[in-house]
Amino acid sequence: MRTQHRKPTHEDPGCFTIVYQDEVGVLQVHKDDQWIPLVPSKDKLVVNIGDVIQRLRTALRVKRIKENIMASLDIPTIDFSLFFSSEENVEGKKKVMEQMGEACSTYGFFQIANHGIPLDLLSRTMDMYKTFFACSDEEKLLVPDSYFKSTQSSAETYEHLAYRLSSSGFPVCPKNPPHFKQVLEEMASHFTKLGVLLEGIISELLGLPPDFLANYRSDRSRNSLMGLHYFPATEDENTGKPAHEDPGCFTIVYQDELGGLQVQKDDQWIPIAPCKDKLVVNIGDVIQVLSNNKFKSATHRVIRPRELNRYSCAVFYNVHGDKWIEPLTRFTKEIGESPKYRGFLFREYLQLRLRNRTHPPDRPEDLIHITHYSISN
Ligand SMILES: O=C(O)CCC(=O)C(=O)O
Ligand SMILES: [Fe+2]
Repeated sequence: MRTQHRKPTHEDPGCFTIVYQDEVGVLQVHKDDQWIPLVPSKDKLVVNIGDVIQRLRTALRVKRIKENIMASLDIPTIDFSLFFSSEENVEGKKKVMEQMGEACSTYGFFQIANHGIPLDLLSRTMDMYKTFFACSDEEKLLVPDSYFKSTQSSAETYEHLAYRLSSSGFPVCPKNPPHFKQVLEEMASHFTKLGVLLEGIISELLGLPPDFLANYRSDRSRNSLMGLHYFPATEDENTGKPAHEDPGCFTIVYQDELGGLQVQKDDQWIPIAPCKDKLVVNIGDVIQVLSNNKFKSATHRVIRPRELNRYSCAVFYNVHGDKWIEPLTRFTKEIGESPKYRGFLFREYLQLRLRNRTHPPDRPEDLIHITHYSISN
């Protein structure tokens, strides 16, 4: 029988193309001298980069764009608009929550669209951090408790400014830009509300009362807001933040248009596409332990772009250092699972992580097991 070529080998001339193929699925892509068939799937679109984009910039930029497009397809994006609408729509919300549960257990990461934080506030915040980080070191060191700059010998090559989102306000703020405190207050108010919404959903997804995490994390003074500035990568070093997991409950990140945040899944690094109107959420170690591994505290890292400064801002939803962390009885006693961790004090866990920064374990994801081991033995 003669082979039928519906379309011979070609590249698309334009910027990029989106294809939806039927169940026969004859589309193939050429890679490393091999033809890879693209398996047809009713609920997926195929995206390919065209010649225009290919020629547009250096190979590095194209690689970044490609990675970002791949990422948009990989990390789930969850539309939160129903949670901010006056409409009841219980069924709709249930579906959104299911998507979030799936994302928390498979990736430990997801993006939120229509998150309710004004985009203008996010952009003012990024501008505010850029202005601050452009100040002289003397000026930056006037807020010593909040400002940190990585040293040359460290693997981390960034500076950050962190504030606790406590109700006591922000007594020591940089003078430049002058509206710093006002922006912090607005951010604190919006992100505290979004955190309450997320902790309610996470509680329900774990089969707990909706106010479980609200009570568990009743001391919200440990939540913190951080602005980060990553210095441009050098010829041979592009690590911004090495592979790590976040210790707290969950984190929300807003990254600038350069991207760079990557999450590890099945031994692969998946870049998280930057998007002006989306926030990235990731689960932290506390939720992984409480849920007895139902939800995953995924390993992630930041890669710095060459010749460009990269900025991001992150809100960490933490617990008080005195909190005892162990798998909840809901999983161990009620469902009868064997506990995956013995209990530990959150404060001790943080200290152990700090100590391990200079001598990290071979696999960063083992840290939580090492911690568990050293605290209970
Ligand atoms: O800068 C980012 O995009 C993420 C930072 C991060 O993972 C962290 O500070 O824990
Ligand atoms: Fe992180």
